[in-house]
Amino acid sequence: MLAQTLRAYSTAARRRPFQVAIDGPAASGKSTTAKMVAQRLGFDYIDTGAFYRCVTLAAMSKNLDPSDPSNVQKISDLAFQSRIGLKTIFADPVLNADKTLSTPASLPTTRVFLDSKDVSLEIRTGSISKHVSAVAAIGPVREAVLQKVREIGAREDTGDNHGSDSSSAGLVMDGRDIGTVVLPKADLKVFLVADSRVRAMRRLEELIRNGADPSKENLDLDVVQQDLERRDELDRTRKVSPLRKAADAMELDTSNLTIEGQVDEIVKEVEKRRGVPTQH
Ligand SMILES: Nc1ncnc2c1ncn2[C@@H]1O[C@H](COP(=O)(O)OP(=O)(O)O)[C@@H](O)[C@H]1O
Ligand SMILES: Nc1ccn([C@@H]2O[C@H](COP(=O)(O)OP(=O)(O)O)[C@@H](O)[C@H]2O)c(=O)n1
Repeated sequence: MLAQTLRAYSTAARRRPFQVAIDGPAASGKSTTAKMVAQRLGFDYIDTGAFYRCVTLAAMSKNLDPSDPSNVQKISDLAFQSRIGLKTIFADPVLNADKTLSTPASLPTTRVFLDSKDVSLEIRTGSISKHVSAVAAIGPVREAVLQKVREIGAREDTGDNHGSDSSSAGLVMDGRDIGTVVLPKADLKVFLVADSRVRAMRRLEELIRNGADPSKENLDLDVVQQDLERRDELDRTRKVSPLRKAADAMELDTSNLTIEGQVDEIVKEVEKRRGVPTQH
């Protein structure tokens, strides 16, 4: 009996942080949802798409066209050499009048660094979006990103980015192959989808919010929708780690949901699986 109890305690002590894997097509709401879920639960957050976007920026800065097979080796080398860092700034909990704490509604922001330079906005521009799927289809580039993401993930296991020294209770990671390749044993896998016109409208609004000028750039709803659909097709049909829903993933269509609504669904599911109700 005592041995059994001790074994149960030591298993609990060794339990790794709760892992949430979020995958889905472009602009389905992955990163917004993932960040908010992480903020609500006090988990860490890793945006894997940012890594592929950084490698694409590094390649474009050296005029390496990813569709030219003679550049594959150079782009792969760049992927291994580039130092990529993420910093997510979570808002502090709100202190209510009755002295209870609730989670702020504001969206956390993620800064992305490529070789120490803040490239957070640069990696979201149209020219990077246009080439990123070709870069992400290169096998060694995926190996390099996987290595970096796993290193960061292992670090997050021993110290969170919510401003305390204690280790974080969990990790939310989003991308295309998180549930299938990166975290195949994730405790919760979510596959987000949304109508492609809705996704295009949301992405266009986001680009304008970030300073894009549709009257100067070739940017309208049809152009954005075509870009998302073209990228999804490339991501779904590539040989290495294609975009697909893991067999054990829960699918969530965000077309008619609010951001709060989709976050609530996932937080509820995490609480159910952890058996630990969290504060709201
Ligand atoms: N349910 C929703 N309602 C309205 N806008 C949303 C919703 N979910 C996400 N968005 C917005 O859609 C855009 C794309 O979302 P994002 O999280 O960047 O998607 P992804 O990471 O899948 O590319 C963002 O501007 C985000 O704020
Ligand atoms: N885990 C991942 C994440 C992104 N990617 C690639 O990186 C691209 C950009 O990802 P992203 O998440 O930043 O893109 P959006 O959905 O935000 O537009 C995707 O279109 C994929 O080609 C991938 O292949 N695997």
